[in-house]
Amino acid sequence: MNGNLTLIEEVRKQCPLVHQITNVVTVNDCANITLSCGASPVMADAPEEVAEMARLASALVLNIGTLKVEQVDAMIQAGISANEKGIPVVLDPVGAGATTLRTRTTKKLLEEVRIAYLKGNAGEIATLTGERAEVRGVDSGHVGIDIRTLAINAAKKWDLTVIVTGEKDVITDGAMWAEVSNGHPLMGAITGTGCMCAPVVAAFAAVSKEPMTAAISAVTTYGIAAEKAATMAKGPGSFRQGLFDALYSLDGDTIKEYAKVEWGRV
Ligand SMILES: Nc1ncnc2c1ncn2[C@@H]1O[C@H](COP(=O)(O)OP(=O)(O)OP(=O)(O)O)[C@@H](O)[C@H]1O
Ligand SMILES: Cc1ncsc1CCO
Ligand SMILES: [Mg+2]
Repeated sequence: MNGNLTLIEEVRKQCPLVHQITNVVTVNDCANITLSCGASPVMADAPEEVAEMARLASALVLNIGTLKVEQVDAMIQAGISANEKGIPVVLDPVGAGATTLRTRTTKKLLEEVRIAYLKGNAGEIATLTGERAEVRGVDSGHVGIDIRTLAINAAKKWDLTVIVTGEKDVITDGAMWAEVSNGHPLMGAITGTGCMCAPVVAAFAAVSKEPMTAAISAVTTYGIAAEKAATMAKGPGSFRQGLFDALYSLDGDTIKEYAKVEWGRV
């Protein structure tokens, strides 16, 4: 981990292509947040083309938010293709724990695809590690374990980098942990702020060889953009619009000034 919080500048230089198989609720917001951070989105989920598309990309996002059984095969094909090319795969297990299909599919994806980043809310991640947890649709409820411990357990279990989102975002690869306190409560007032975090992580991961650095930099940048958007917002609608504007114009010096990151060794 090199502690570089300004990877967005590298994203803007390289403009990595981020292939996303995602849900129908937030697909447009996910495409636009990818553009706002300087990367290029492509949404493609037909089983006939996903492997080919992943080969063109620099990162892949798999989001099970509005999962259909046919999508599972497409996600696995895209994931295997991404693995063969050596590009990072980010998995967002939306609603894992709420239904058997979602929990089972997430576990299958973790088994059959080499996932680099698992990003979810506390309820989703806790369900997957076998902790007692509440998941209400796509929202996290009560979780009976300390979130840092939960994230570390998940990182060790699947040997990947975990991002547990919430008021504080916890990031760990099982050896180092970081907690990012940037962000704003208005993020909970619109749908998809969790979904949008995944393509931002993917874009940053595409331009960095260090998973912890990429995840911390992405989550911090995204959280600061939300803080900036909140200062101008009249409510959820203008906040959502402002989030794209704020991320688009955020510069490295502002990120360094506003970052609230604590970290340590496990
Ligand atoms: N109270 C809060 N204060 C600051 N940031 C928050 C707060 N709640 C959520 N966030 C931020 O909002 C984003 C989404 O986190 P959350 O845990 O709500 O995801 P989620 O449940 O997957 O959301 P969704 O399903 O709507 O996509 C993260 O970047 C997180 O840091
Ligand atoms: C509300 C909702 N339902 C399925 S996916 C999604 C977007 C937030 O996760
Ligand atoms: Mg989510």
